[in-house]
Amino acid sequence: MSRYAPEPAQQHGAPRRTAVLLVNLGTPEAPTASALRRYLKQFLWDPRVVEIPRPVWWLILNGIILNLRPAKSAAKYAQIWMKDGSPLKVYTERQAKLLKGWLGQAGKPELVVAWAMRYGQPSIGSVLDQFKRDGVERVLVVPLYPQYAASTSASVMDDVADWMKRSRNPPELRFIKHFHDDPGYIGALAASVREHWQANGRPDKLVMSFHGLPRRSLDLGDPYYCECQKTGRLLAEALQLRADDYLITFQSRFGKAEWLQPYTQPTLEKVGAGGTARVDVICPGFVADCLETLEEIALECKAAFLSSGGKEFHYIPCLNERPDWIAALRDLVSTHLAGWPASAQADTAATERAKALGARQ
Ligand SMILES: C=CC1=C(C)c2cc3[nH]c(cc4nc(cc5[nH]c(cc1n2)c(C)c5CCC(=O)O)C(CCC(=O)O)=C4C)c(C)c3C=C
Ligand SMILES: [Fe+2]
Ligand SMILES: [Fe+2]
Repeated sequence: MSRYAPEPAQQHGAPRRTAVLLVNLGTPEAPTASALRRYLKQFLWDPRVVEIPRPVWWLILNGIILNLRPAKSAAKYAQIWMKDGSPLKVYTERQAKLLKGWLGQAGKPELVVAWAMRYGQPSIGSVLDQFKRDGVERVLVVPLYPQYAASTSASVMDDVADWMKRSRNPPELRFIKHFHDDPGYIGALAASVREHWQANGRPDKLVMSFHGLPRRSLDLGDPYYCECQKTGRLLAEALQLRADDYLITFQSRFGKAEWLQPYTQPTLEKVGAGGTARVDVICPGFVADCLETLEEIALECKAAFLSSGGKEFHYIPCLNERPDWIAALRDLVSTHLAGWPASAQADTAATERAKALGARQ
């Protein structure tokens, strides 16, 4: 059998559709050890995520990590699980729905907005298959990671490329590689901080915590660290902060190797012990709240800061469904869609194929 799937027939005169595909990391289907095991197995076997030689990593992953971590992680997910599921999935789905509305899709049947997860469901491949059935000819892929990293953004590119390789008649394709310095994104972050301060007063320090990566990624030329620094600087400028008003830190260290520094939790413990009474923590690298923000920062890091001597800890939520963020996303998407000319391919293919098939019957 051919590795290339047959093309679904397209109707002559059907709209030539463009699709926007929002992609986030993925999350378990349930806060249970078995769901976590499935999720972690797929996630941690991705060579973009863990760059250890495969045979060695297979033994560590299957012999140790997948036996110990699922139950521990499931207990953490259980603390933050929402009525409609995992926060990452709930917010990503809502963002896609809101973006659809903000792009004025109601009057434009040719524009499709959908979402997918790199790991778990709905998979990128299943959504691209659906696009095919719906007559989509152009796809703009938007990994929801403001800062590019090979382990996240390029992994989305890999998955889309794998699907393209199997396609007989692939769509045109664009990616938004990063938006770490986009004025709309920075403006929405700054507005969220200002609103928090208007309601709660100001902290002694604002801590901007980004997801970590192995330090080796920086040495090998991954721009992630530098993009985090730039986001942090632009946010500080937008808030008119002085250098000692804020800190940029990295969270979620995994394994024994050195990761990007300074680490979030030890930094919070140090400033708490050093007499800083109040910190506010924001996680600008996550556009949707998830385990890493709601559990690791808002619960674990809070407890660590308070027990080291700190007095007050505020977590500032991710952009989630904020209208200024959805507007920023709409502008970003519109800019990347602009100047993408419609092709005549669908009509030609539909007409000629119908004629050819008709002639054979
Ligand atoms: C093994 C290494 C990991 C790398 C490298 C990594 C990079 C990375 N991750 C995110 C965003 C998220 N990570 C999330 C969860 C999560 N991350 C890792 C490991 C690595 N991440 C694990 C094992 C987990 C699962 C939870 C756990 O068991 O601790 C999430 C949250 C998912 C959710 O369901 O809520 C996000 C989002 C980025 C941006 C990044 C590199 C820059
Ligand atoms: Fe992660
Ligand atoms: Fe974590």
